[in-house]
Amino acid sequence: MGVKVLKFGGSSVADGIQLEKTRKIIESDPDRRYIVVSAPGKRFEVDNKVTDLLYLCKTHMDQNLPYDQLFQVIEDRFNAAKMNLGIDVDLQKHFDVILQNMKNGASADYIASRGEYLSAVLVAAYIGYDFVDTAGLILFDRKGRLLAEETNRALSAELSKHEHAVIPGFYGSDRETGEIVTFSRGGSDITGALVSRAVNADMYENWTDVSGFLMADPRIVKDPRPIDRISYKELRELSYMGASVLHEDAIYPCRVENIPINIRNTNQPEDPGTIITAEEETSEKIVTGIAGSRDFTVIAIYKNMLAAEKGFVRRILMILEDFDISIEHMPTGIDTISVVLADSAIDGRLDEILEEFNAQLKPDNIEVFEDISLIATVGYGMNRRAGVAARLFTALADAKVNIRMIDQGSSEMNIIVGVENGDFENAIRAIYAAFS
Ligand SMILES: Nc1ncnc2c1ncn2[C@@H]1O[C@H](COP(=O)(O)OP(=O)(O)O)[C@@H](O)[C@H]1O
Ligand SMILES: N[C@@H](CC(=O)OP(=O)(O)O)C(=O)O
Repeated sequence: MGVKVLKFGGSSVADGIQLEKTRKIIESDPDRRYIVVSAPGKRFEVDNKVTDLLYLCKTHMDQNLPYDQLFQVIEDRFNAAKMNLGIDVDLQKHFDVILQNMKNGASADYIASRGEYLSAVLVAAYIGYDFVDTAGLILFDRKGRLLAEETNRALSAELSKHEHAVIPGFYGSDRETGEIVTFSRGGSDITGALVSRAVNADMYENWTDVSGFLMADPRIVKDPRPIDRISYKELRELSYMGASVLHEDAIYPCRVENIPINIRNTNQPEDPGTIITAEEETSEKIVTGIAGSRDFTVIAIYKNMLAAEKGFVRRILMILEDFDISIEHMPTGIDTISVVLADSAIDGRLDEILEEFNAQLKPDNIEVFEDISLIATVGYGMNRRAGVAARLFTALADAKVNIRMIDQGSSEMNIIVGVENGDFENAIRAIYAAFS
């Protein structure tokens, strides 16, 4: 018998109807033995994700506002699914513990994690698999960094005792204090990958609401072409740049064990979806996918004879390290260095950063471009062809998009352009049209 790990995203466990589809998928293949679930997501466009409601409870708690009614909405969602499916499980005792912990000032991570916890309790009872909590198995250090090897050992030892299990996504615990720690948003994908590695799965199936990875975000490009096969490396670039289907940190645990990832659609289980493996695509295709994110700032630092000045880059990095900021990109010219920073990392401290740059780097000039979006055009085929960059820039020029920054990764399978936030969608459509 083989082993498959399945992760069902929020859209796949959003309500009773979705849970029924989930159960059918699991039961249709005996290899589908380890199931990772997210918290219930949106049932319709203007609905709330349970995780967002839980974070809102925490905000209310911190501001001494009532949160009982908000938590009641969450209870109602779980109870409705339980009733609709006739599941025999006592959820009330779990709600009571969570509410009590909230009254005692529980952390944001603990509260946010309860969506996945309750979801896994419910699904385990529904399909008759064991419930295996990840607290004490997925381990983090004091700085909230995943302890990958310890986690692998702990998960592997525990799961070997269970032939079938439902496992909550998104969280684990601090190795020393035992407190709950969550991954960043979308992190249930990482749990699925860690479980896949721990049980040495033959396949990691990631079930969502699209039939695989598409060449571009379907909310921006109408009916983008699906990607049948993609390499871990290409996918990581796309995920990191904003293609939200799979969390970028979900790739490493599968890559080390060479476990293929299959992105599938819970609403259309017959579709084959996208297969992600180590193999580099050798087809004629030039571009595999396009992805991007909004809200970056580019700081361009000009200094005559900069290339000859030793330690300049190191000083830039040290200043940013003091602000605890990591750089997204760093395009360089002879007398210019630009740093591209996420606005979320700058966190309102732009003036302070510029002050430090001026004081410590003594530049001739500094220019700042705010409200920038980054768009990555990714594909192995790009380094085998001449004229790819020209085609991309012509497409953007024809669409009247002003390019504020260009960076080509050293792997040459990725060209990143910075455009104004207002041009973001237009630019993605133009690039898609040029390469699809
Ligand atoms: N390149 C892409 N291909 C497919 N979907 C994409 C892409 N970029 C963004 N998306 C969005 O990602 C969504 C799936 O991810 P997510 O919302 O995290 O699902 P889940 O709740 O199943 O984890 C899709 O509904 C789609 O809107
Ligand atoms: N529920 C968490 C974790 C997660 O991975 O969710 P989803 O699979 O619905 O993206 C979040 O909303 O971030």
